[in-house]
Amino acid sequence: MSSPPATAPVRRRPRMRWAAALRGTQDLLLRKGMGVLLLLCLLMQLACFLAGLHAHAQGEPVLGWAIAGMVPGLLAAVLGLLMLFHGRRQIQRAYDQLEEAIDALPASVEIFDAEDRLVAYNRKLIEIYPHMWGAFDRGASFAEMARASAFSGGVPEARGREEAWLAERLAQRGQQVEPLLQRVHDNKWLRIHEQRTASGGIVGVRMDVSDLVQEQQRLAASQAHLQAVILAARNAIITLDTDGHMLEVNPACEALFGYTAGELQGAHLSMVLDASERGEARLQPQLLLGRQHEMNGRHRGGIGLALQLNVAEVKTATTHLFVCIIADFTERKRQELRLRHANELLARQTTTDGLTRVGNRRLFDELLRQGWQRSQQHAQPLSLLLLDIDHFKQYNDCHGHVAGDDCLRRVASLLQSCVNEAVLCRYGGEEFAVLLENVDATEARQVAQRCLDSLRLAAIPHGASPLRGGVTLSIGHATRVAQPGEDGGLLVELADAALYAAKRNGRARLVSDSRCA
Ligand SMILES: Nc1nc2c(ncn2[C@@H]2O[C@H](COP(=O)(O)OP(=O)(O)OP(=O)(O)O)[C@@H](O)[C@H]2O)c(=O)[nH]1
Repeated sequence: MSSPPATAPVRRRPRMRWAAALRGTQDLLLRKGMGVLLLLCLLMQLACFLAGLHAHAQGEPVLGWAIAGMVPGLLAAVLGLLMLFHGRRQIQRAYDQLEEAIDALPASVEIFDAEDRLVAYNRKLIEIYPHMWGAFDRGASFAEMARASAFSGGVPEARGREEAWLAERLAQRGQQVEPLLQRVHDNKWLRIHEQRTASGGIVGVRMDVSDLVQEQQRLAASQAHLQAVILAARNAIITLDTDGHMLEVNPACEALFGYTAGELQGAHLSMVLDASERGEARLQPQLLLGRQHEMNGRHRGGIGLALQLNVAEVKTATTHLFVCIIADFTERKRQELRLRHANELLARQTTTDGLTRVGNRRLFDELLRQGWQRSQQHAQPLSLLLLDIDHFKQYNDCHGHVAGDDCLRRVASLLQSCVNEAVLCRYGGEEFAVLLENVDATEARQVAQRCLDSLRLAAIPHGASPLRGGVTLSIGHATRVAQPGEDGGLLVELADAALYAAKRNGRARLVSDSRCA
């Protein structure tokens, strides 16, 4: 028999009805023992009676038979009592074992009769409701016990509305399809199963599910926290199934792509992201795992988006999905592009001649440095043409400075078309220069000749030139493979000397450095 808690007064609990079956066995044994005993008594008394009759007929005394017949009867009675005693002990042992087992259950068990009065309960019920110890009397009504529990503060949800709570509780009593979840003292939670029996009573089982409920509460709090983060996130967050169909999207995602959540849910990720640049017909989330991807996307209105994509996999025993976080860096990319263009413009401006739009002296110096270096590294020829307009002072004097500027622009344009991919630079005043990398002397002379011819064909009028046929050029040419210990200035000196020779020899001509083959 289980003992009550140390703090509670010692009371004997009502006998349990579940021993009724054992009691039936006890009755059976009792009836059998008594029956056997009675039969023996009857047989012995019949034998004594017959023997007594026979003795009486023979004129013998009958008292001895009467006494003799009582002895086996007494023995049978003693045997019957022993059987009864033994049977009762066995039944008591079985009853105690059953009660111990029910007391050892982790759940409380309580049985009410058809009038909803307490018939039996186990120790766990007292542990769950220690403040109700005195109320668990056999025959106590459920309604009274529930009332006592509510008004003694044992049911937090009933506080301040005890009568209403009691009415609801009694209305539900024995009707619930689902188990009832009830909070009791010390923030404990019970799951209460109540089942009607065939005889109209109620069997109740109360399980302490505090751990489970607290875990659920923690989980719910964590989910609420996560949900708040997702809702407030500035990045688009999408959950995807394994094929890439969108399951859930956050408000940032709706704003980014211009679709409502309802329109996006069920659609494939490829609806908003461009799979073609990855060479895929449809984006597969599995293939996006592992690193950040930069991809183009589309707003509903057709505006292109520059996006950064990170995908994570969620795989549990029951779930397999992907979470996709998308950052929009369209504006940043636009700014980067604007900045790059501005830098390129600035770079062009610092290396472009303001008047003629060809390269300036700074660019020429840099190209010479690089070209000379490459010539030395690869032992390749580097050719330089210095092109100077003849009698340009007279041109200015004759046509004016503004016309002189126009003339410089026109000559620059003609020369640029003659040097193909090479960069034409304004070396200074009315002098231009062009570097021809990996171009030998013969080819360089051909380029120079094209320049002379082009200018001659253009026939730009020069009202004050002593030479006939309009504006002309003098070209000095030098070609050299850079040698260790030399610098690019040497090439300029050689070309300049050749130019000087061209001027001296009558202008409107090409003179090559004498060391050119
Ligand atoms: N209009 C204009 N004239 C320029 C510019 N830069 C230099 N000049 C002129 O170019 C002329 C160069 O004169 P010179 O160095 O004597 O050479 P040249 O008259 O061409 O004679 P040769 O070179 O010996 O044939 C000068 O009169 C400069 O003022 C410019 O940007 N615009």
